[in-house]
Amino acid sequence: MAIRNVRIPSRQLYINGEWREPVKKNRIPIINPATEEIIGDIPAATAEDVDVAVEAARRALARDDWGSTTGAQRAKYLRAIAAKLLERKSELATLESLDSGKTLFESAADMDDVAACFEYYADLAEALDSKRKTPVNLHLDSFKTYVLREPLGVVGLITPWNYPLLMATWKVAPALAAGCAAILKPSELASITCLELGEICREVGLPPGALNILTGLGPEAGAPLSSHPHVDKIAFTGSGPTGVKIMTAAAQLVKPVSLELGGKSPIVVFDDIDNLDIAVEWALFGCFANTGQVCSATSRLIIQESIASEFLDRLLLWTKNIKISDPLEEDCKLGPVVSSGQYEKVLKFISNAKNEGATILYGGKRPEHLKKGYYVQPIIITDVNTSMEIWKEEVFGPVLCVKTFKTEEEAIELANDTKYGLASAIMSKDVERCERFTKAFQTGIIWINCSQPTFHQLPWGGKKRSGFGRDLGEWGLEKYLNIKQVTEYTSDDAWDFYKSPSN
Ligand SMILES: NC(=O)C1=CN([C@@H]2O[C@H](COP(=O)(O)OP(=O)(O)OC[C@H]3O[C@@H](n4cnc5c(N)ncnc54)[C@H](O)[C@@H]3O)[C@@H](O)[C@H]2O)C=CC1
Ligand SMILES: C[N+](C)(C)CCCC(=O)O
Ligand code: NA
Repeated sequence: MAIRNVRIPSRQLYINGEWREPVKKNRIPIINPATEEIIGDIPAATAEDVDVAVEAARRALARDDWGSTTGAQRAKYLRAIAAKLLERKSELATLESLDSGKTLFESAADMDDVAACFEYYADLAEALDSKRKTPVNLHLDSFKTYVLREPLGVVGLITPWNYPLLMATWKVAPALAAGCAAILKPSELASITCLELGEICREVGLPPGALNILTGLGPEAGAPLSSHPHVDKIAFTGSGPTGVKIMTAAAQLVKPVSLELGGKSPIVVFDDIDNLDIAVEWALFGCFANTGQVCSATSRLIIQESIASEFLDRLLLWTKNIKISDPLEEDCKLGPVVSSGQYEKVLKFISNAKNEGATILYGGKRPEHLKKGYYVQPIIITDVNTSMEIWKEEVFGPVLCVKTFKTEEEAIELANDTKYGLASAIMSKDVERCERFTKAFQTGIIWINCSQPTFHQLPWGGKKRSGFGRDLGEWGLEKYLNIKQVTEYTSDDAWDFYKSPSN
């Protein structure tokens, strides 16, 4: 349930375990996308604050209370954070909806996922203690060797607005589990819940500097983090162009990066499915959940010609039935997009598609009952060809484009006809066909007979222009570890490479 009249906390930057005013004292308004009203503000960090936060993080790593912790000790902090998050779940979910426009149902589900993700990495932090030092047997008498897994160092985590606290958690939880000191830079479009994570860390007594949270603009706060000489790694989720900037900045220092850059994912539907409505619902959910602002959204429907007409008829009925409203309203299934900029961007995609000759089968207008807010009806676009912008580019809005196919070969060619490589979905009851597609899809995530279900035990990330590196699962932890080999010479004999001068 939404908390009515929830108070929007007024916070500063979270640095070294304390709230700290930004050096330049600037603030950024918080806008509720459902009403277009300013509902508060967040601090705007700049390069000066980044310096202070990086210094605090480095000191945390050098101090025993963070730098010498065992995984089991860190697990206690992670579990305490999860417990506090759940205590404040309704409030945090309401804040997330007010800030980002996502439906309250989805925000509440996100908060459960956030807490579960902290719990999951608490378990992995504990398990890390037994894997911290792994002997490697060379079957040699003269050498003893082992491999150490150590925290990588100070890590910069730059995250987007579509799942504000969840995307931050996918990086913060494993970074802390690994024993890194982290600096989180959430999106300026939705930072409220990430700042509350700072308050929770303060309350549970997370050692100062282990996690620092710098809100602010990308070029002012994110860029100095990416190019900072004392930040050892950047993990990023967001747009392609920003990913390129981050990788370019990091490259100057040979700083490792992981990039999760969205996509234009296909959902391929075959005529052998048992139940049309079940497939229709997955197609809908795959593209319109979170108002289509999902990096893995299956926004290209590739449907077998023989069932296309009936499928589209039902898709239309289901789409018209979606409740569009203020995200805090009961049963809302589609809220506004996050910002005026995103709203304009979505509308431009639709008008470009029309100009290029595509057909708007349904939607794309402001719903009549909503006079204010960044609302747009979900859109279904047909008569699409593969050279159109709407086929090629990520919209990040509730926009589904449709193409038909006759043969399996055609379907796979259409599915892979994209520069992106994050996710793919196939709907078919033919097990062998599903296996063929699993192999042929050029993506990091495959959904069979569904689209979007995500479990934190499994690796999340893409290939091609969707980026590289993986969040979640054990892979999401590994990326915050330094692998150190240790080789010890255990023989008393001389090495005997050079001739000894005493002989
Ligand atoms: N793949 C995904 O998960 C996401 C994709 N997008 C796409 O990106 C488009 C633009 O949205 P934005 O919010 O502008 O995304 P963005 O990629 O610019 O923002 C993501 C994060 O990067 C930061 N950032 C921006 N410029 C930076 C820089 N030069 N150096 C370091 N950090 C920087 C932002 O402040 C934010 O925290 C959207 O319309 C959407 O199509 C947006 C958010 C998430
Ligand atoms: C899978 N889901 C929808 C819970 C999260 C997707 C994360 C993203 O958009 O990057
Ligand atoms: Na906002």
